[in-house]
Amino acid sequence: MQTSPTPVVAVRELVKHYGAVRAVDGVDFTVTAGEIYALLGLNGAGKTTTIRMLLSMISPTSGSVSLFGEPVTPTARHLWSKVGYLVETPAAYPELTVRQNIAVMARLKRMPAHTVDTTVERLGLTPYADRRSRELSLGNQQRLGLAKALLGQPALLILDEPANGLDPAGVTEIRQLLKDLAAAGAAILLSSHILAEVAKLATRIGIIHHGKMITEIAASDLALHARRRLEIGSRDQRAAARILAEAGYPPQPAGQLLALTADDAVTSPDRIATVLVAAGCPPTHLAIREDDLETVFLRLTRQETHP
Ligand SMILES: Nc1ncnc2c1ncn2[C@@H]1O[C@H](COP(=O)(O)OP(=O)(O)OP(=O)(O)O)[C@@H](O)[C@H]1O
Repeated sequence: MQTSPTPVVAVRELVKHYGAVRAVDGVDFTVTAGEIYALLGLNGAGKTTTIRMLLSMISPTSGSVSLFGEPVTPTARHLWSKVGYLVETPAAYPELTVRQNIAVMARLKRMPAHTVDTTVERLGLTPYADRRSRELSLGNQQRLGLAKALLGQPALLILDEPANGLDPAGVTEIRQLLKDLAAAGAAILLSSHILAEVAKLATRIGIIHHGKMITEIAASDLALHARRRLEIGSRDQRAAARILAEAGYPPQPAGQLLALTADDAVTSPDRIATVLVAAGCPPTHLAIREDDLETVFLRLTRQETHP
């Protein structure tokens, strides 16, 4: 029998309360090597608090976190040599240049000096290498933060909102970089509130809402959660609605249009067109639409709020 590998991250019934605020309220998930796991949630959902507990920056009210099969405790310092992280606004020495900042981190991580230049280049920071970090744009500060997190090829990367401040080209570049690292075997845990970005990057998504994990989805299954509908327009919408209802397809209003969500309407729009034509009310618009990812996310979180 094959045994499954020990998860790189294992979070069990994690809770953090601040007085009456249930910032994290019983969260479970695991991340294995080679995975890009995204904690996806609206502002205030509990993502940063979860990440801070993972990194032992704050202690949980209850529950546990293990990294590489070992419990995270304030004294388990040896764990951090295998972890690169970036949480909230990246901190840098403001008077040091980009290269000097990376060199300081390289020395702390006992990395050979040549890794500094490779890292500067890898993160697209070569044109800014000799600028003081306080002069950097938000996007380049983020690149510097990522550069420091990536130094030493950590087996686990924990990144809170890694796309913060990056322009679209930067987002694409960093996405590829993270995918390459995961393909090389790193485990990556990140947080984001941008569903479209997460859909392009993550292999698995944990949706967190009001401190709870609502659902976990393989990124490849996101599309399965999108609902399809047939949109219908005609010169007389009221007549069209009546004809469709009489034919057993009661429509819903969709702005200026009517919408049908029944499976056979979506798979056979020609049947609906025939019904309308036969009743003397031919369609002027007939199109199949799919929920966008934001709609899917909002539906999943709303279900949790109003079951
Ligand atoms: N130190 C604290 N004291 C009191 N409440 C806190 C503290 N830190 C976080 N919270 C609250 O806990 C909840 C979760 O916050 P958290 O920062 O984890 O959310 P988030 O999902 O990371 O949101 P964002 O995307 O805005 O960063 C929020 O209601 C927040 O106000």
